[in-house]
Amino acid sequence: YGSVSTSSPILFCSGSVYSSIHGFSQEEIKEKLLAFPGGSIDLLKQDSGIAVLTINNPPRMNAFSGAMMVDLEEKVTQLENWTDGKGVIVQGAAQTFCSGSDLNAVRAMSNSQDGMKMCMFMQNTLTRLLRLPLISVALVEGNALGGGAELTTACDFRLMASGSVIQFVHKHMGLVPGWGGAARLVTLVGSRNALKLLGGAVKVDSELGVHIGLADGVLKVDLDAARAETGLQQAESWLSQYTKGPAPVIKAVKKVVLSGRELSLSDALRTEKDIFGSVWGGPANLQALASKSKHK
Ligand SMILES: CCC(=O)SCCNC(=O)CCNC(=O)[C@H](O)C(C)(C)COP(=O)(O)OP(=O)(O)OC[C@H]1O[C@@H](n2cnc3c(N)ncnc32)[C@H](O)[C@@H]1OP(=O)(O)O
Repeated sequence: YGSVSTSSPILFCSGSVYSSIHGFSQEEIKEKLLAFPGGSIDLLKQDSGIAVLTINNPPRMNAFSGAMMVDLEEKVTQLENWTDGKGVIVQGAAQTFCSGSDLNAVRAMSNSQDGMKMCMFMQNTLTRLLRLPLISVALVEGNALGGGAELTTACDFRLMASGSVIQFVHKHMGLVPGWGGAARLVTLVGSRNALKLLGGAVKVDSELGVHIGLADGVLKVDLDAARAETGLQQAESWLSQYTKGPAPVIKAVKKVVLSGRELSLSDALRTEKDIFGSVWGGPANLQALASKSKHK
């Protein structure tokens, strides 16, 4: 019960896209990124099985310094190894989400070799984030711009506060997404909507986000401040609808959906069979059978 021997090691063993076989050295780019300090990525693993990952660099509207990129990779590794985990909420500190790459680091790394390596590093990390065996939610308050917008697409779901904006501002910067955000956006909203959002650098508010299927919900505003739940509390209660139950079963749910999303049908079917085998006859299954449960 738990360890899954699947026929698709790419999803569950090494979720990365680039490795030494692509001439990519993770350690080499890490060293370069660490030359750009500032901010942090904070991880709080809770007894509920829901972790909170906070992008924390408020003086720069939570822009990603190089050190934060390295920190994110380390926190994703910790989440990959979290046996009791079921879900993760990604939020920004101080009521705003993330304003993308730290433009000071971008200016200093403007040769295209380093830019490409940074992009490969972030693609690896964000792909691993999306492939975690945890149900993930981006809690968007304030602005999610550029790489911040890309980060929201590396979660299974997005919840938006009213007044918040997701904007792929890349075109205004003479860029396109490079952290995997374009590929994921197409999967989420379809190629026509993706073309509109990228080509027009459209400001997606919560209403438009829900309309095109980018956002999965809008946080409530309670005018009675004493009773009002914070965005994080609302996101935790929204996510808990899907994380009730034992961790191995929730992880298995995420894995079957992930394989269906990413693999060919025949590979996905084989993987689903392996994952099924990992929960069949497990404690939750035996307990449910013994209790003759009715699903009324
Ligand atoms: C992967 C590709 C990318 O991600 S490229 C980066 C894309 N992002 C951007 O271009 C964001 C640029 N920033 C903005 O548009 C505005 O700062 C936003 C986020 C809308 C906030 O506006 P506003 O509320 O008026 O605050 P502000 O501009 O005074 O900013 C406060 C301090 O934060 C800084 N800041 C903001 N974003 C970044 C960033 N991406 N990199 C580095 N610093 C950033 C501002 O420069 C400002 O700093 P300071 O107070 O002037 O020292």
